[in-house]
Amino acid sequence: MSMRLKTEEGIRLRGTFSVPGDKSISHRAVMFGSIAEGTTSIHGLLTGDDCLRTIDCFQKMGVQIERDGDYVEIRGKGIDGLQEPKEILDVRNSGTTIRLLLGILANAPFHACVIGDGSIAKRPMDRVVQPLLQMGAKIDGRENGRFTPLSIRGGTLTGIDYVSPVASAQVKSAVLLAGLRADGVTSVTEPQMSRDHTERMLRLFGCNVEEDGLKKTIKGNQSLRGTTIHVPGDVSSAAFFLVAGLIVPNSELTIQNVGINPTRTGIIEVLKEMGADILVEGKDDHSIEPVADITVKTSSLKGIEIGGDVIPRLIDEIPIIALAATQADGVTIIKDAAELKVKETNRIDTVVKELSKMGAQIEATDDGMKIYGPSKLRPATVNSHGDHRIGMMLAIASCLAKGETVIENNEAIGISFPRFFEQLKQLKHANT
Ligand SMILES: O=C(O)C1=C[C@@H](OP(=O)(O)O)[C@@H](O)[C@H](O)C1
Ligand SMILES: C=C(OP(=O)(O)O)C(=O)O
Repeated sequence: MSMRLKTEEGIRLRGTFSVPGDKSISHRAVMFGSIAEGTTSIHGLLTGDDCLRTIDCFQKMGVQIERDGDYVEIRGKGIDGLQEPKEILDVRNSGTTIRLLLGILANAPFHACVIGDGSIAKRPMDRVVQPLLQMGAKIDGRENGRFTPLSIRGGTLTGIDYVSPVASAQVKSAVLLAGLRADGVTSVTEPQMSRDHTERMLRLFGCNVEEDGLKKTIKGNQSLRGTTIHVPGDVSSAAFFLVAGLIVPNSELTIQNVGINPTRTGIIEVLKEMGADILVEGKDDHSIEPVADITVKTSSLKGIEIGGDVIPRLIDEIPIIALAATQADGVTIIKDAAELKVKETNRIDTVVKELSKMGAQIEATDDGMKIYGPSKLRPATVNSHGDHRIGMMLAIASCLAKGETVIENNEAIGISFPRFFEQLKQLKHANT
């Protein structure tokens, strides 16, 4: 499918609104509720395709999950209550689903086959499979378990002290989840801090997770108790509108109820450094995840260097940061971001290729990209390549390109933001 987006001279973006629930938190809420004992109620779940795949996988293992819009109720019976799936578990496009699921399946004493779509088939699974094998899980798959399809038989595991070569919340979470029922203690140390939703949420479900800097430790033989979760708005989805409000002339946008967990707010720090007018108004609530209303106004941005420890804290926002950089004065260098090559697409290549079609001055480097701004963008026929974040970034880029931009494969956006185009349309106002 393709989407035609028309941009007239002088449009501006105005409005106060909220974005759908956080994808990382939604996945974990469904997974942890499914292996907990008792009822878990989830308010504000993201109903994008990735999270629906997580629900589907646990339903195929006999877990009773009822959904009414973004409200979900799960009747968990503990990890022992999971049943051997009769069908293949298909995660489609969702890296978080497959990697965390493997950590849970490693504890389940039955056999399961896991597959995904063509994008998942190219993404490395060995980063999770290797530590799980070390713990005693039996996993096999294409190229010795490096890629899907994977087959796993869980069972009795032994805790390990794992030092991960990558800062990845998916790796950290898979190992900690396997450690939940392993004999002894399991630790994961990562080179930089990645998002910590698993650690926070395991505590909410009654588990003990210890932290010593970058080392996270969990004792084995713990069980989870069902709970109630309110999912905050996804800062990774909000990011598209934060940048839109900054780069489209005469705009002002307020996004309410956005999750501002410090392991996710690298985007806000970087945009501020670029000169953005951003107001973050934190809310005094007592949830495990902090929340704020964020207001942006059109700003003059300048090019900066982005690299090091901040990268894992804004990894999914790099495509939209690259767009912001095309409008900034001077050069922006994004480095230390080779992880972008193993996302839904190679996001270094897809960002450079698609933004170049619209007239951006941008080049790929080994571990990121270099963007020369500011440049005037023109309408073009561009392609999401099946990557939701590339599709949304291009839709925001079209707001600067007078005329008609066509986004091919636009349906991918439903993976994390089902009503994205309606939302964007509501914010567009003609200049009067
Ligand atoms: O744990 C998670 O929910 C996620 C972790 C990140 O991936 P990595 O763990 O591969 O860095 C991120 O890119 C992904 O969108 C969601
Ligand atoms: C990388 C992403 O997700 P996942 O790894 O779950 O496919 C993303 O949402 O940008």
